[in-house]
Amino acid sequence: MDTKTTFKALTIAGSDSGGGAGIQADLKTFQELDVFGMSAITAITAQNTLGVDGVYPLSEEAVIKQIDAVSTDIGVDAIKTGMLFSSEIIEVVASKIKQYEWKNVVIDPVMIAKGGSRLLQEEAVKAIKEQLLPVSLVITPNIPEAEVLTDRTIRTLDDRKEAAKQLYDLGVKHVVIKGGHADSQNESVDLLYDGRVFDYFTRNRIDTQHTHGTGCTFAAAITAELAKGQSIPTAVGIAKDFIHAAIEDSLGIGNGHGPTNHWAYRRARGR
Ligand SMILES: Nc1ncnc2c1ncn2[C@@H]1O[C@H](COP(=O)(O)OP(=O)(O)OP(=O)(O)O)[C@@H](O)[C@H]1O
Ligand SMILES: Cc1ncc(COP(=O)(O)O)c(N)n1
Repeated sequence: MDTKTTFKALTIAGSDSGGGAGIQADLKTFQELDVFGMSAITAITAQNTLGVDGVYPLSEEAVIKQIDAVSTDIGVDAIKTGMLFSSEIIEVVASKIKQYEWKNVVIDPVMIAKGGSRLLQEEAVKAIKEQLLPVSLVITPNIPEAEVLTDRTIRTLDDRKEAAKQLYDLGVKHVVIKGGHADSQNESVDLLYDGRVFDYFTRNRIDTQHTHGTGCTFAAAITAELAKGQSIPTAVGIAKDFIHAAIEDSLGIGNGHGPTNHWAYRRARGR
């Protein structure tokens, strides 16, 4: 019998036909980090670098069947959620996390695509806060998502720290508020809060419009590293290096906000 250890991660998210975000970004990132990737698709989007042209949610039954299929046979070391679209799908995901007693759960609370299309119904924000956060290990909002989840304006780093505390109080064990949308011209700083201390992950800001899928890719890299058994600060540090390389060496694909380069991190390591 083969005794080699294979680490496995499941993404529960939407499909991005353009390949830069969603399920596609997650699976590419898992693969690049040597983790076997699996998916449960919540919605199909018709999307490219110019925007979203259609959103087609799947039924709750379809989501349940996909999650059960992979969990009962293959097994899961870590899961990530992305576009969940509706309160009904969020309820399904929260109940499956409890049923399978998953601990390595990373929530990327995807709400709105760059062009403004809604990827989460407005009324579903409540379900993320009440159902998903209490059963999650890490949440990775960008600044606008953190503002919606905490109902506060975030301008300064102190505002971000207060928002992180507020999210922690909802039951999630670690909060990462990303800095891609912050005002800083020179740096992009991500903040990690574990209920006790704040940690900062800082890299220079890259001047580019090719940032489609950065949030998905970053959260997927954290998930892959957790699947391998890394600590949260180590996983976030590797994810920061992964996304920085992917933005810095982007591919220039499409006529709008292009995708990042998922193989840049591996290539930079000579692999
Ligand atoms: N221009 C940039 N230069 C360097 N790092 C960046 C840049 N933009 C985003 N990042 C990094 O990418 C990751 C994702 O952050 P961001 O805040 O952009 O997430 P997001 O808003 O969910 O993604 P998206 O903008 O694709 O929706 C973070 O680690 C952030 O610091
Ligand atoms: C299916 C899907 N999921 C997520 C995003 C957000 O992407 P980003 O990582 O750029 O916030 C997207 N545009 N499409």
